Amino acid sequence: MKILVINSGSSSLKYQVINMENEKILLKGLVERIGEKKSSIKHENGTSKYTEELKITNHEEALKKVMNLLIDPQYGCFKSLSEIDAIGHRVLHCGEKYVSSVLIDDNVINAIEEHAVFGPLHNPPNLTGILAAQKLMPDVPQVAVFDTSFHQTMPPKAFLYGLPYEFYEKYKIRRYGFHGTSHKYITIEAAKMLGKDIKELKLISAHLGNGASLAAVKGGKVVDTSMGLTPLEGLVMGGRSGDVDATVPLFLLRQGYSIDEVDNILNKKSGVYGISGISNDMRDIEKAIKEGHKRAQLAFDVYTYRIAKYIGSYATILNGFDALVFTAGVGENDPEVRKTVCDYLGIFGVKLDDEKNISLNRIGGIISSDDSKVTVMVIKTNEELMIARDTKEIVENQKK
Ligand SMILES: Nc1ncnc2c1ncn2[C@@H]1O[C@H](COP(=O)(O)OP(=O)(O)O)[C@@H](O)[C@H]1O
Ligand SMILES: CC(=O)OP(=O)(O)O
Ligand SMILES: [Mg+2]
Repeated sequence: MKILVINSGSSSLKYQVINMENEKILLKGLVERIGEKKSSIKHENGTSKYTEELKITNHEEALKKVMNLLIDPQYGCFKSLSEIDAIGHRVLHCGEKYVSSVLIDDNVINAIEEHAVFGPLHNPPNLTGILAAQKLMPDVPQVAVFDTSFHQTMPPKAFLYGLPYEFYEKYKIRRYGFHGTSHKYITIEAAKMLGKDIKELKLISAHLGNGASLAAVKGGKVVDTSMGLTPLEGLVMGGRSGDVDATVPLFLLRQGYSIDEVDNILNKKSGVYGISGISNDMRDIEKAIKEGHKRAQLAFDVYTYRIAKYIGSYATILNGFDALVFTAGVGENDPEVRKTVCDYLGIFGVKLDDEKNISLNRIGGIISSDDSKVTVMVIKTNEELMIARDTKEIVENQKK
């Protein structure tokens, strides 16, 4: 079975084709800056690489371009699009309406639309990707894989807010958690790397990308995670504030900012970008720190301190932990962030091997010293593979 995985972000479209017989990637690519003046495509199929800068107005146009590449004699992996057996889409969430992966039909589409208010940066582009794929490949089964599913095991004491209970009953306002496919992949791979049964393992998974979240996982089940009703809660992120006193947006509204302005401030103009005033990208922040930029240093300090604070609280609710795993853009590529976070965690017996922290950067592996009580690891995440596995299962069950 050959599966096309689509991850539509607000301005990007990531895709992979995976051969599920051996879980090998046949091709992958990324369309960036969709809707801006100059978009770009980066594509590779194992033998040839293709890059192009051009203007791509919307996700449908992007997907059309991708479809052409999929059947290109040099860059593709198919003779015809009819060789695609199924499409798996990353979908942020549908609240409590869909809690596990599902074959996409009109009900699912309506639910994704309905829940856009709780996933303003993600649900609309997810939907655009689905509609574009349906239009271009109407006969191929399409599956939605939700960022929330892996967090469904959280108990009510972890997922309820301290708000009047009726808001949970009426609006399903609760904590959902995101990056679930990544945290799940990390859990499976960490157990493999440690040679341990997942059921025996207590771990903290740190997905530090542009969006960032932590998950506390006990025996393969999430007991808590840092994102909430939307991916705004928790850690300080590239452009998102993470936890703030709920009075802050109220205050800004009373100051005369519009609802959309406040939304934009919290979701895009805050976090590392907001504090530093220069960039949401950790590479730029660390470069600026070396040049003596004080607010870049401040952004780095707030970012890493918040991660350590959350890990401390998760260590408590897990009653100790065996492993800490760093993943995603920052987690996989940034020794400085890992070191600074781990330096806070001495109380739990975390001891980093500074040499391995650097030599295994990007590659992945165990980066703690042999006498560390907690095994610290870097693992490259693979959300696409998790999406493809679920898609395969749903489509196969459908045929039975
Ligand atoms: N070499 C690097 N060093 C430090 N940070 C990096 C590096 N490469 C990427 N990043 C960080 O990773 C982020 C992107 O992470 P990624 O997981 O791809 O996020 P997303 O899926 O949200 O686009 C960038 O914004 C940047 O902060
Ligand atoms: C849920 C979320 O924040 O996703 P991303 O990091 O891809 O923006
Ligand atoms: Mg991501």
